[in-house]
Amino acid sequence: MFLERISILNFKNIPEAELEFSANVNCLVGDNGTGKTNLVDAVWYLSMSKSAVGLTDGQSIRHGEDFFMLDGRYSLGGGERREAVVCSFRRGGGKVIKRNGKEYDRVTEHIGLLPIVMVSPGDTALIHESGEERRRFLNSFLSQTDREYLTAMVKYNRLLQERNRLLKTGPLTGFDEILEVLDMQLEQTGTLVYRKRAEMVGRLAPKVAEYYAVLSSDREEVEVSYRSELAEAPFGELLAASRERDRICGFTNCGVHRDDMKLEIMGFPIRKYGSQGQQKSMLLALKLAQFDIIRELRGVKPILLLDDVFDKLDMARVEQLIGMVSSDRFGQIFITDSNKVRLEGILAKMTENYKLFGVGGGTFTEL
Ligand SMILES: Nc1ncnc2c1ncn2[C@@H]1O[C@H](COP(=O)(O)OP(=O)(O)OP(=O)(O)O)[C@@H](O)[C@H]1O
Repeated sequence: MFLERISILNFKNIPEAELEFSANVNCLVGDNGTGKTNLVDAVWYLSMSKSAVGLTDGQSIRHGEDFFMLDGRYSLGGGERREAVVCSFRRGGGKVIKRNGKEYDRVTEHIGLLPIVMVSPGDTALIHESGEERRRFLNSFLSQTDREYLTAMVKYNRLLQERNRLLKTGPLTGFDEILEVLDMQLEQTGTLVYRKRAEMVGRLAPKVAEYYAVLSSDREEVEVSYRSELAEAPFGELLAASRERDRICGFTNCGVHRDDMKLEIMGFPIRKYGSQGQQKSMLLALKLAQFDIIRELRGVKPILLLDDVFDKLDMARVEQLIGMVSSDRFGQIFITDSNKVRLEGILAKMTENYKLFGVGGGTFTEL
């Protein structure tokens, strides 16, 4: 599966662009702030129906305009099938996503159709920030591979909000009965979310270790594991035991909204003990492992976006990375870099089959 061409109108700093891509490697080179990330974000948006960098739809509209539009044409199954995806957002009018001219009833129905994996500088939050970032990673990952998970997660968040609202409002008629019903539903969906996340991390862990070993030329070992209170006791029991405390606090103190993924290097937290290059290698290993799993589960090679990944990596690690992503295991790749000399050096080692675009002020020129 690959993106043949894209048309963009008013997306962030890109006023208008029409680009045709290689099925293999596409490189974007330009100074800081010219629009390289914005272009890969547009590619991400077409798959995930939202920005990867945490901007709202309204913030993604080019300043001074009142709508943006992204139109992607994809080739699937070795050119046998084509998909046209159009995403648009108008201030006051909302978001519309169309697949082959037909609007989706719900935006979530689109997620998973065009698998995608992105490695970007913002991923350092996965290492440095709270468990929320790692849960967000797992949620986004699982929602591309498992519709049941996505539905359960949406339901869990709704139930949790309802429960917290009830706890905040305090005693009212029927309080215990309502709490009882909410807890039963929360237990069901939370247990499903827990089981699916634990399975996924179990599948991810050996692959991350393998990719990391290649990137570091077997110099270091890393470990990934899933942490959840639900591993210690059934969720129903945890909810019942925490009720009194929840009433006092006015919110829910246990559940999968508190779970985390532990990332370690040589047995120690990578957040504290990993160097910047080691942390970056961990992020790459995580994302490449994610790529492998999506490919295995979905039977297609996801699009791989490598946004500004070479900084902080030594040449040996860059070469290992390039060696891996230029193998047949990977499909269409987008690479951004502000350093043209470095990028050309990397491309020379990687492939002859690439397209190079120069980026300046939100415009793109094939070089
Ligand atoms: N809604 C918007 N309207 C207009 N411009 C925007 C909007 N959102 C972001 N920008 C501009 O886009 C530019 C950032 O582009 P982008 O993140 O793609 O840069 P980049 O080429 O990847 O840079 P770097 O090499 O630093 O990563 C900034 O100048 C920012 O002001």
